[in-house]
Amino acid sequence: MRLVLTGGGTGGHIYPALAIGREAAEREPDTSILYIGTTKGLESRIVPNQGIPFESIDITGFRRSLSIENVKTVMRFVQGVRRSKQLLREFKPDAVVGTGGYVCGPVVYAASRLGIPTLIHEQNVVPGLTNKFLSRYADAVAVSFADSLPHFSGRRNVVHAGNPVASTVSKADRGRGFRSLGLADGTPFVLAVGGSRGAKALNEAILEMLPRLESLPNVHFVFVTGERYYEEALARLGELPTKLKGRVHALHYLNNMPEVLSAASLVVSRAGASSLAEITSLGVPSILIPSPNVTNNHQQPNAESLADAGAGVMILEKDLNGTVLFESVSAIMQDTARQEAMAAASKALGMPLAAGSIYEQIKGIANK
Ligand SMILES: CC(=O)N[C@H]1[C@@H](OP(=O)(O)OP(=O)(O)OC[C@H]2O[C@@H](n3ccc(=O)[nH]c3=O)[C@H](O)[C@@H]2O)O[C@H](CO)[C@@H](O)[C@@H]1O
Repeated sequence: MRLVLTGGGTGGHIYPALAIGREAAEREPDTSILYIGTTKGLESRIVPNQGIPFESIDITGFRRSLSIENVKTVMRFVQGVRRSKQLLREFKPDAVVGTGGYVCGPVVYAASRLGIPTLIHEQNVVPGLTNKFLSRYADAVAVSFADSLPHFSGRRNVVHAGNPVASTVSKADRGRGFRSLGLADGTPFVLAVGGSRGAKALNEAILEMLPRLESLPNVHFVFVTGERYYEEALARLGELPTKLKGRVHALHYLNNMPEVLSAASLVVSRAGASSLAEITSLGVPSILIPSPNVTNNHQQPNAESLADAGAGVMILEKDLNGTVLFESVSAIMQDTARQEAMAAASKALGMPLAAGSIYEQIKGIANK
């Protein structure tokens, strides 16, 4: 299969595209992939690093307020469509897959004008501006959450397929997760992580609650601070009573997230799409604090989706402090039945076969 992938800006759009590409290459070893992104997005570094051919177009996103920049954006969109058509005519793909971010706009639109089958993938409950626009032209739409379906009503071939990053973690080695933390197999621990860059408000609440771990004997706490908050967090952790220090493990970043996540009894996390796909793929109970600093507060509906299913508890950042967080953590960690019910609800939401389902959907439109 010849496949064009496009999507970018943040890892949240890029990794699903790469997971789809990997699935296609596994199923059909002669698969050829071309990734189209922007030179400014993270994709321009991540994609070539993985040895995948990369071409770029020049495009910016719309401002939400009226501005002269929007006129320039329209002009860039038109130019982007022209350049995309050129790249698509040269590469001759069987299908074009867009995973969101404004770079997808001209590429998927150009493909539909050229009659090339197109699929878009949406990671969040509430679709982004680009995917909403493109859904009118796409031959198929894959969504990560069932709650997204009403946003695409009337569109063609809309399937609740899950997020393909879920497929990349599903075979994680739990034992290695414990060993990498220096913990005995089966040690109960809470993993707290504020997204890939850390989250100040979350860290603050964690630092405030940690002294109270004293009333949760045997429970360990793995605290992923984010690079820029690590030193400060370490200094504050130095003030903890000695008997607690051995139960708190601070790290600036986890390179083996799937292994550690699969070993965790409970995760305290932001509600980014990749994190939630990984959490549910592995069936881990969660306490979710959606980031209020993202476009249209889109993490909140993501978190609500898990909370409504009983897989997680949502705490809004405005209500967050050490006491609220500790009460929520200890209520779950002291109640095995509740922990098991949450884990089962989380697992039930998980879609570890997402990449395969999306591949089948692509084959379906490509063969028509
Ligand atoms: C801050 C932001 O704008 N996030 C958005 C971005 O998230 P994106 O999906 O990139 O980010 P998430 O916050 O969900 O995921 C972070 C990723 O980093 C990994 N990780 C994190 C910490 C660590 O120590 N080690 C590690 O490997 C996680 O396992 C996960 O794969 O795009 C998504 C899809 O549009 C949105 O839902 C998110 O709101």
